[in-house]
Amino acid sequence: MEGKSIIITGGATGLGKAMAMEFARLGADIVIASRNLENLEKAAKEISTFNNKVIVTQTDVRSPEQVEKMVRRAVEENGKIDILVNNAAGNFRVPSLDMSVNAWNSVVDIVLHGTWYCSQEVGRQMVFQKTGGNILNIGSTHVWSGNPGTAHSTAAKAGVLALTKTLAVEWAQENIRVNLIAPGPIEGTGAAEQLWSTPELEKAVLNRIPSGRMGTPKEVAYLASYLVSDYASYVTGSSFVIDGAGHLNKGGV
Ligand SMILES: CCCCC/C=C/C(=O)SCCNC(=O)CCNC(=O)[C@H](O)C(C)(C)COP(=O)(O)OP(=O)(O)OC[C@H]1O[C@@H](n2cnc3c(N)ncnc32)[C@H](O)[C@@H]1OP(=O)(O)O
Ligand SMILES: NC(=O)C1=CN([C@@H]2O[C@H](COP(=O)(O)OP(=O)(O)OC[C@H]3O[C@@H](n4cnc5c(N)ncnc54)[C@H](OP(=O)(O)O)[C@@H]3O)[C@@H](O)[C@H]2O)C=CC1
Repeated sequence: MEGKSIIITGGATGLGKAMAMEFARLGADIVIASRNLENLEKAAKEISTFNNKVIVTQTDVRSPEQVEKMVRRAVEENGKIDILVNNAAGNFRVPSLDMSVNAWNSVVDIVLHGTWYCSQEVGRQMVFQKTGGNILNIGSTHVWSGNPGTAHSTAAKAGVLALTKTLAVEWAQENIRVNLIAPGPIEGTGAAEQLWSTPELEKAVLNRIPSGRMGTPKEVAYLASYLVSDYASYVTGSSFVIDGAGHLNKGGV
């Protein structure tokens, strides 16, 4: 990945940071973008231990203006954008009958609209560069299994899956690949804090995973590294589940 310029939204924490660390280890220049500046600066220090360039840009992906600024900054600093990882997300458990309009909108705005704003802005830049490029979206196995209590996130992630396939077809002629990783439960992440914060919930989640454990952020980062690399040069429009067979565990007698 030497010489590659990569933007990772939500890159200061959890899976985003794990991907940023792995891409940096492989030689890439990294731009991480999210809202909390303190988290961004702390993460940048860790990511820059690989002697690569790390830029932070305080960005709310719900704002098309801020997304445009983020892309401009990445181009000013690195001269181009090769790879975008749409990882930023929000989620919390709330019964559908109790969910406020604002609660629904806040998650759909981050997950679906944010992914769209970033993809369109970066897609335009990649076409302008005439270099092609790579977009990797982070989805969720809940798109197939459903998940009571997170209707906003599950519906938004389904939209991201449909967007992945659509943009892959539309932009293939521009040599832009668009793929999606759908993780199951991954330990030590923001999802863990939001979705299985009690020992009871954690036990229930673990019980549904045939592999008998949750995934690690590094395991997701390794899959992401493959997908954004030239090893995957003929892979586009695809979704990759990484979940210890969790979403399949519905059979048995
Ligand atoms: C197999 C596993 C699959 C896992 C799938 C996906 C997992 C993930 O995406 S995990 C990502 C976890 N990380 C985060 O959520 C970090 C970012 N999250 C946030 O910033 C907040 O949680 C946010 C999503 C609510 C957005 O923050 P902000 O824009 O500041 O929103 P507000 O605090 O103003 O809230 C807006 C709206 O939502 C209501 N609300 C917030 N939290 C809850 C809650 N726990 N329960 C019910 N309602 C909630 C809040 O009350 C506001 O609504 P109104 O009160 O009607 O204004
Ligand atoms: N961990 C897991 O088990 C699973 C995770 N996923 C997906 O993986 C991705 C990472 O999740 P995870 O690492 O668990 O969670 P984190 O909470 O660690 O990561 C979410 C990141 O998104 C950023 N973010 C949230 N809202 C915005 C916004 N409006 N603008 C810009 N950035 C924003 C947050 O930073 P800040 O708040 O500073 O803006 C944070 O860094 C998400 O897409 C999630 O849906 C999917 C399935 C399972």
